[in-house]
Amino acid sequence: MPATSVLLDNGQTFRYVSNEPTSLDSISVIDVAGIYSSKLEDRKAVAEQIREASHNIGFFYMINHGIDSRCANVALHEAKRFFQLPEEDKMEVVVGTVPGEYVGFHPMEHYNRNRLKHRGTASCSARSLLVSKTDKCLIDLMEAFNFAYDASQDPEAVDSSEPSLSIWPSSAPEFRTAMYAYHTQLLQLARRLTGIFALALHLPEDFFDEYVKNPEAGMRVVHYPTQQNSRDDHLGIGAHTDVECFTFVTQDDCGGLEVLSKEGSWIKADPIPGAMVVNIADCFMRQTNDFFVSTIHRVINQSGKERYSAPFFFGFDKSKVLEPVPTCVSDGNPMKYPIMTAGEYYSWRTSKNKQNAAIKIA
Ligand SMILES: O=C(O)CCC(=O)C(=O)O
Ligand SMILES: [Fe+2]
Repeated sequence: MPATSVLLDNGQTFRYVSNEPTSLDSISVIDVAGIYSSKLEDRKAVAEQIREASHNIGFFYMINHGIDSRCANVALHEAKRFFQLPEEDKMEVVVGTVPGEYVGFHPMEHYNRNRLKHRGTASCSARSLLVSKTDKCLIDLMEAFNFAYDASQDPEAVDSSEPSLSIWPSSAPEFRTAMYAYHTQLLQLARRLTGIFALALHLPEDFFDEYVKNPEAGMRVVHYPTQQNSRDDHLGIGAHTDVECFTFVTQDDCGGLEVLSKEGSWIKADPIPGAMVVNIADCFMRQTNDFFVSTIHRVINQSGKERYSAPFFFGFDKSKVLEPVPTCVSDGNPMKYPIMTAGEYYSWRTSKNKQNAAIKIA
């Protein structure tokens, strides 16, 4: 197969030589129990492993992260129940209901991230509502529900009366409860890990503390039906990089998450029981002047089962300026990205994402 080249939302182009995933290169499994130690040297020992993984591939698995797996299971179970609701109940909170924001329900086959064109004669599964008969692009085979940080659910909130942007379906109140029960745990872990990332960058542990008091901490749950088309013709979620600093991915046991190595091969990030996947996202790549890599990833669900996942995206306060940290910039290594606030960067990426929508989003 000739090298394939795809343009991403962040402006990068990437190429891959084979579309078949491999398990030959593996993603590190890091035991992070030391992040809870009172000894700085234990925390630094974990930080050095995270430094290595974040620099080399931008993905790692965390074990002994301290999150209750029952909470993760309940969240995935409630996500499944949400996606089983009648379409009109989900459409009550369709994305665009809050203008300019990305929260709410993203219907099935709604985005074509990699602008794949259908190559063969296999039937196009996209809804006729979304594509014309002649324009046979196969749209990402997933539906999702996104929600935002809610200060009232954050035990460390600066101002817990600050309203949240999220919208919730009126017919499933337990969905919101389960989501925030899990989100609150992930938020606490993310703040702790932010200190470890600072150590990983050879900065003082509290270097980013001011950046995460009022964080950008959105979360989503995603449903991927199993796909019938080949992996060359269809994707669950097209190849992309995440926007904020880092992401925690909770996934069920189906598999299907794939990570693009620097050499251009797709590496499987299959589920490991009890482990959570962590990946670096674009803001951290910018702030570290490319020392941390924001790695391209995608999902193709050919498991024969319905796949559910719950990515949690953690980033800096919108008002903070994204500029390279002192240990990642020097005369010999000048800064590579224009300086802007985190909020400006998020808005730019949200608008790009909406341009990939198959139906118009406000
Ligand atoms: O479903 C997954 O495992 C990953 C989803 C993802 O990459 C995303 O929503 O940004
Ligand atoms: Fe992602």
